[in-house]
Amino acid sequence: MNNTPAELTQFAINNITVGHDGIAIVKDASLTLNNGQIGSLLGPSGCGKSTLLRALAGFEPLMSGDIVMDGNTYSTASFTLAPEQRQIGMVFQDLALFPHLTIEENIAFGLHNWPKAKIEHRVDKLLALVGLEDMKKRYPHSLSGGQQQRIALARAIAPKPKLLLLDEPFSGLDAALREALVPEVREILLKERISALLVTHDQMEAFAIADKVAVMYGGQIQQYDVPHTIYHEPATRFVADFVGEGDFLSGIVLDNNRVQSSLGILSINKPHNFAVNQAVEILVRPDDLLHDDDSDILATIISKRFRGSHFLYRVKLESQQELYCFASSHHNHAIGEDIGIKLDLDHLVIFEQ
Ligand SMILES: Nc1ncnc2c1ncn2[C@@H]1O[C@H](COP(=O)(O)OP(=O)(O)OP(=O)(O)O)[C@@H](O)[C@H]1O
Repeated sequence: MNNTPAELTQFAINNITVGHDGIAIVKDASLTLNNGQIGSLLGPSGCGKSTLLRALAGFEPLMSGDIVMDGNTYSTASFTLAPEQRQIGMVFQDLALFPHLTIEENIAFGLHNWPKAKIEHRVDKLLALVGLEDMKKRYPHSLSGGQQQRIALARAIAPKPKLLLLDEPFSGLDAALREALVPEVREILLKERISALLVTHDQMEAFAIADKVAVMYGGQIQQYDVPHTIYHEPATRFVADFVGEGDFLSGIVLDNNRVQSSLGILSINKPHNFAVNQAVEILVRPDDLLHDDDSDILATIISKRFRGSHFLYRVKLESQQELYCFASSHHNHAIGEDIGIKLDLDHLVIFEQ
C-alpha cells in the first residue's frame, strides 16, 4: 500500500549514540515520526532525554548513527548541520520571551525575512490560534504563566518549522493549568500540522499529547509505541514499572498456554519463550484486579486512596503478596476488611523472575 504524503516518515533517528568525552549518554537510539505526528520522550531524570533532543536540534554531534529529515541528512558521526539550518523550532521550560518586546513583536521575532503584510497575517493567525488576540500590544510580564507559554509556542511555530521540540514546557506551571494547556497545545499543533517531539518525565503529559511515546532509561529507548501499547504491553520490566501503577504477581509457567499464580491458573494468549516450570512475574495493573463481592478469593485491605470516581485499594492476598485494586467509590470498605477480588486480565504481560 502506498503512503499518502501525510503518512510519510518525516524524520528518522537511526541508531544514534551521543556523548561527551567519549562517554555515551544516549546509546543506539532509534525513532521515526511521520508528518504531523507528535512524539514524546519519557523517562526519569538523567536518562538522556535532553541530550537526544539537543542532538536533534544540532547542538550535540553524534558519535555514531544518523539523523535524517525529509530525506536530508542532518547529522552523522562526521557531519552536523548547523542548528539554524534545520528548520526546527524549540520551546523550553524557561520560555524566555523577550521582555522588552510586545507580544506581537515576540511572535514576529523569527519572521524578519518575511514581507510585512505576511508577518501581520501570520501573527494575527497565531494569536487567534492560541486565543490571545486581545494581548498583542501587551508585554510578557503582564501575562499569566499559561498565557506566556502559549505565546512561546506561537513564537516557535510562527516560521512554520518542520519540527517543533518541546523540552519540559509545562513543568513551571501548576497542575491545573498544565492539565488544561496540554490538550490545547496538542490541538494547536494538529491544526498547524507541525510535527513535534516533547520531552517530559510525566507520563500523563506524554499520554495526553503524544501519538507515540519513547520510554528512555539509561540512555536507551526501551520502547517506542502508541500510549495504549506502552501501558498495556510494556516491552521491558523498566517500562512496566515506570509507566502506570502496577505490581508483579509471582507465577510458574505450566505450558505454552498457562501459568500458575496465587490467583489461580491464568492463560497466556501470546507465543512466549519461557520454559516449563520457569519462575516468572506477571504484571497486574490496578484496573486488572477488580473488587467482586461474589468472588471466592479474598484479600485484606491494607490501605486505600479515594480518587473521586473510585478507590485505589492496596490489598494483601493469602500468599502475602500485595496488589493494587480499583473499586467504584460506591464500595467504601475499611482498612483491615476482607473483600472479594477477581483478576480481569485480557492478556498477560510476563517477565523473567
Ligand atoms: N555537557 C555534558 N557533559 C557531561 N555530561 C553531561 C553533559 N550534559 C549532560 N550530561 C550527563 O548526561 C546525562 C543525561 O543528561 P540529560 O540532561 O540528557 O538527561 P535528562 O533525561 O534530560 O534529564 P532531566 O530530566 O533531569 O533533564 C546526565 O547524567 C548528565 O549529567
